[in-house]
Amino acid sequence: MKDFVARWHLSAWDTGLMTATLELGSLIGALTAGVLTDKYSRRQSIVAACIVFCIGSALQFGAQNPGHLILGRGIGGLGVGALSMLSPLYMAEISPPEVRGSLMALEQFAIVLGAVLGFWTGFFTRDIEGSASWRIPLGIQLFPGFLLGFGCLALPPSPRLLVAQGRVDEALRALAKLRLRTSAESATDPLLQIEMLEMQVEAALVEQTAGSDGAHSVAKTGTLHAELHAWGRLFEPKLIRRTLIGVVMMVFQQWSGINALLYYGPTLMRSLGLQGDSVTLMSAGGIGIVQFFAVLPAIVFIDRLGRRPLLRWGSTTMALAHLLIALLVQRYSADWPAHAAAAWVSVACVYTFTAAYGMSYGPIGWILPSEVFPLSARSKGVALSTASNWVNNFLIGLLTPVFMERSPSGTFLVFASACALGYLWSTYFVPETANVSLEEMDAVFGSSAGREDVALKHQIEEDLGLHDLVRQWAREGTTTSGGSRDRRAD
Ligand SMILES: O[C@H]1[C@H](O)[C@@H](O)[C@H](O)[C@@H](O)[C@H]1O
Repeated sequence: MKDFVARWHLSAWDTGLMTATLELGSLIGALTAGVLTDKYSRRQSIVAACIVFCIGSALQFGAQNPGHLILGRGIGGLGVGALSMLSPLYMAEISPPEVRGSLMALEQFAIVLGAVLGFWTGFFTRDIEGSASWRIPLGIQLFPGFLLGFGCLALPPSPRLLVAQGRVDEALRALAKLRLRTSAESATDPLLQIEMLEMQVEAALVEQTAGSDGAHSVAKTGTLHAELHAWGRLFEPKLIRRTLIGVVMMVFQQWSGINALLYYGPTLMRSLGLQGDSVTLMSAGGIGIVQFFAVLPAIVFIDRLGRRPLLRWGSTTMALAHLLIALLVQRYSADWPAHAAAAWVSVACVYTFTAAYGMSYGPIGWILPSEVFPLSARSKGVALSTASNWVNNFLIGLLTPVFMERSPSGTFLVFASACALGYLWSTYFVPETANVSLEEMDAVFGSSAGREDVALKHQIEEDLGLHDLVRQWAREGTTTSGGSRDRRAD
C-alpha cells in the first residue's frame, strides 16, 4: 500500500470522491436496474450488470492516474448497485416459500464472505513491492464478476416474470427446472401445477385491476408514462405500507451503525483504547469474521423463527451493546490504560453488536424488501429499498467522522437510539412474512383493496381451475398414502 500512497498523493477531496463515486454509482445502478429488469429479464439484467462491474474493476486494476480509479469505482458502483437490487429480487421470485428466507440469507452470506476475503487480501498484499500491492486486490474483483455473469446463464429465468409476460409454457418449464422436475413430470405434478396456477392468478388479478391503460402490468412497461405511473404506484394507499417497510428497513439496517464500525473501525477502536496493528485487525477484520459466522445461524433459523422475532431480538441486543459502549467511553476514555477491563468490555460489546446485527438486520435487510411487494410493483419497490440502503450508507460514511469528532460516546448513543427505534418499528409495523408465498402477501398486508379484489381473485382461481386442482390433489392425497406431498418432501 506504500506504493499507492506514494504514487497518487491523494488529497482529502480525492479520497472522499473515490469513496462517494462508488456509492453514487450504486444508487444510480439500483434505480436503473429497477427500470430495465421488467423490460428485459432478471437474468439478462444480471449479466449486463456483471459486464458493467467487470469494466469498472478492470479500469481500477489498470489505473494509471487517480481519475481512472475514481471513474472505475463509479462504473463498478453502477454494477454493484444493480446487482444488489437484482440478486434478492431474482432469488425471492425463484424460491419456494418454505425456504425463501434461508435461501435469501445466502445473499448476506455472500456479501459478508466477499468483505472478509477483500479485507484479508488487502491485508496480506499490503507489503508487496510496487503497484501489485493494490492492483492484486482490485483485480481479484474480476473473478466473482465473471463467475456470476457466466453462472447466471445456466439458471432458469424467473417463472413469475414469464407468467406476467404471458409466456406460460416457458414459465412452466422454468419452474420445473427450479423444482427439479422433468418435463414429463411438470405436466402431471399437481404441486407444480398449483404453484404455476397461483402465479397465473396473481398475474391475472394484476391485469384485471390495472385499469384500462394497463400501466400496472410488468409486461407493458417501456413508455415514460408507464414508468412514472409504476413508480408513482409505490406511494398509493394500496402499496405505501410495503414501500415504507422496504425503505425504512434499509434506514434501520444502515443506522444500526454496522458500516460506521466497518469504515471507521480503527478510529472507533482507538477511541476504545486499542493501539497499533491490532487496531486494524480487530476492527474491520474481526467485525467481518463475526458477521460471517453470525449469518450462519440466520440461514438455518430465519424461516423457523420468523423475521419479526429476529428483528426485535436483534435491535434490543444492538441497542444495549451501543448503550454500554457509550457509557464506558463517556466514563473511562480519558484514561483507558488505567481501565483496561472497561476497554475490553467495550470491544466485547462491539462484537456482540456485530453478532446480533449479523443474525438479524444484516440478512433481513435484504430479505424483507424483496418479499413484500406484489409482482406488478416488485422491481420498483426493491429498487427503491436498495436505493435507500445506498443513500443511508453514504450518509453514515459522511456523518460518522463528524459525530466522532464531536463526541465518541454521543456517536454510540445515536446508533443506540436508532436501534431502539428499530425495535419499536419491528414490533408495531412489520408483519411476519416467513412461510408466506409471494402471492399470499396481500393477505398479510390486509390490502389488495379488500373484498372486491378477494372476490375477483376467487373468481379467477375458479376460472383457471385452481380450486378443482387443489380438491383433486387433496382427494388423491387421502387415497394414496405415498402421494405427491411426500414426493415433494423428498
Ligand atoms: O448487509 C450488508 C452487510 O451487512 C455489509 O457488511 C454492509 O457493509 C452493508 O451496508 C449491508 O447492507
